[in-house]
Amino acid sequence: MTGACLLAGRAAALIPAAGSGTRLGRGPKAFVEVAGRSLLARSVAALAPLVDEVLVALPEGQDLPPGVPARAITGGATRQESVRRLLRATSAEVVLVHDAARPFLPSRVVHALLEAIPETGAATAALPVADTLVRGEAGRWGGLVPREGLWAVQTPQGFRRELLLRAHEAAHAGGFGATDDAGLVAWLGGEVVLVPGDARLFKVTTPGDLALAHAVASLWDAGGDDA
Ligand SMILES: Nc1ccn([C@@H]2O[C@H](COP(=O)(O)OP(=O)(O)OP(=O)(O)O)[C@@H](O)[C@H]2O)c(=O)n1
Ligand SMILES: C[C@](O)(CO)[C@H](O)COP(=O)(O)O
Repeated sequence: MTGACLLAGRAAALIPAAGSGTRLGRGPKAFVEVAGRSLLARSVAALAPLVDEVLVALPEGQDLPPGVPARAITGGATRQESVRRLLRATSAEVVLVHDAARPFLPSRVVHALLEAIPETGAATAALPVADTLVRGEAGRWGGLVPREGLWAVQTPQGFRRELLLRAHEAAHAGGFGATDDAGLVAWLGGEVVLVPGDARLFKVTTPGDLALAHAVASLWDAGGDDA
């Protein structure tokens, strides 16, 4: 039995991992290791026990590393296209889309998403913004952006597959791009539930994030979700 038992139908985790990792500068990012395990292996391991299948989009010509319990397809030129291909490769009723680049995923967040999806068909992990926000203009302070009501969006994001696929196909046909999947559902007019995320769910994007990931891994690997 999986976490998907809260919902009718099968659940799949869809992991876009086909990026080139330009900002990190260490080659395809999903294969970069933190304390002996790749970002991809860590993300798959967090989701595999909670869903019925795991699908991963990889860069062209790459294979899954041994021992990663998932099915691989070739990703696209953008994250959005990689997710569209993943959606077309599964028939699961519920999908959880999660960046390979977010290796520390507490199971609490997955359970909260699976509970929230039935409300509107779409939910995402997110955290209220805690810093002061300002618009930059040519390297100068261009004006405050009131942070009240602003959330920083993370993954996983959970959907009824039919809804997300409809949003992706409409965006593809209309040439619309969004930086995440919930944004496509909102663009289609759907309601997206915000579920409390977790500070440890940060995305490994830059060398500084990778250093932070090494520090988190030493606690995470000793204590798991409770680290
Ligand atoms: N064509 C792409 C681009 C990105 N991704 C995935 O989407 C997630 C978030 O993307 P990001 O952090 O931007 O990764 P990269 O695109 O690899 O990073 P960069 O923009 O620095 O090259 C990552 O797990 C990445 O592998 C993907 O599947 N297909
Ligand atoms: C999907 C995402 O991680 C949500 O915050 C983010 O939008 C991905 O952005 P990227 O520029 O593709 O890393």
